[in-house]
Amino acid sequence: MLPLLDVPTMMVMTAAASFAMALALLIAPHERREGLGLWALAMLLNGLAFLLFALDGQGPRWVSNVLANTLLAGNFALALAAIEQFRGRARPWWRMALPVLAMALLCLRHVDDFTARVVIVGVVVPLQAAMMLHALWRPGPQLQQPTRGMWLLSAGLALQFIMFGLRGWRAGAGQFSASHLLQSGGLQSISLVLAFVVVLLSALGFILMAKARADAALHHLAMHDGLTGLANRRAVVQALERGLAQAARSGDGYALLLLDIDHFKLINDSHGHLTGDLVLRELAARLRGCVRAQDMAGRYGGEEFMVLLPGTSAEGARTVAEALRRTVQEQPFAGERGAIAATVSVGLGAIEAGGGDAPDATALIASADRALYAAKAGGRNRVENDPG
Ligand SMILES: Nc1nc2c(ncn2[C@@H]2O[C@H](COP(=O)(O)OP(=O)(O)OP(=O)(O)O)[C@@H](O)[C@H]2O)c(=O)[nH]1
Repeated sequence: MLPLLDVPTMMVMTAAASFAMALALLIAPHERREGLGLWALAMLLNGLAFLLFALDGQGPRWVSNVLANTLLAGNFALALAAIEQFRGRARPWWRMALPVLAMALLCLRHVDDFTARVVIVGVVVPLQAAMMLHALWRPGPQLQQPTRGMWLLSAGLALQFIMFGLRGWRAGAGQFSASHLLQSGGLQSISLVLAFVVVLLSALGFILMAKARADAALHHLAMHDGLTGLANRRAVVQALERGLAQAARSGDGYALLLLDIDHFKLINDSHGHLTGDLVLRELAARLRGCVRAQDMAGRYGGEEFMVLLPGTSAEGARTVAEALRRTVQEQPFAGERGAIAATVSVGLGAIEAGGGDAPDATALIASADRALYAAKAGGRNRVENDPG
């Protein structure tokens, strides 16, 4: 037999772990805190529930027999609400409240029958664990790529399902070893060790989920331009480096466009900076719409954009560049005080398929930049190659 602590001590330890986790959830410094507050509240209820369980026999019966079990169910209802909030969904309160109400009424009805209460808890709590697992993994817009946090939380919920379910099943079959709440030994002691583990696994899993989301949001911020939503200079140059390394391995061609709005300063000066921003945003949307899925458009600088065209020859890139140039020339931008005519100049840099060692990113950008300079010098609103 494992040298387990007595049941009241383990209950107090589970309560202490719940309070510690509530604190950890409250102070976890994440950018995106959806669900963390609700989960902290859930841990608080769980801690209170286990403290009341540990006080069994020392106060009125309804405190440890009814109130504590209701707090336990309330904890899982709040945890479900936290998962729904994390997933960005509305919380169907009645579905969360129903198990809590059922727990309160059924425990009240069986206030003197320990075995009946173990069966009730063994039905309601696994049901709540299943609802949480469903809410966590159900397909939907905010379903993350599975993260370690999601697996950890799922492990905690699965353990909760099995442990409470097993207790209820054994009690229903008349095979539960304990005859009152604080009796140590057998399944009663083992389930308290597992309850302690469930608290830690679930709360840490949820904290890790929130951290993964905050990390992803920060990564997105670090790699995207705030005004246009396109990849920023760092991201587009990194993608270019990866693309050139891939082209060197496969022997495919690779092309790069540098696209600059002509006389953009004039647009800013005559229509205002905010309208200039509108033009940049609209041009970004057009670039996104014009390129293939494997291509990438990014904002390289103020009014300068970069388009990466993997597997594309100089001739193919010129066709894309001409199409982009034409859409700008032919469709004026919508300003607040009427249409704004604009044009773009495009510099083209390319490596041909099977061209041996590919130039590095800096060299290809320099080549496209010389081409852009030539386009500007040649009168703007045109596409040019590197004059060499
Ligand atoms: N509205 C707005 N303007 C910007 C932004 N970033 C840079 N600019 C402006 O872009 C203009 C760039 O001006 P220039 O470098 O002289 O280039 P240009 O007027 O387009 O002239 P050419 O490129 O030679 O045709 C400047 O007025 C910048 O203030 C931005 O985020 N928003």
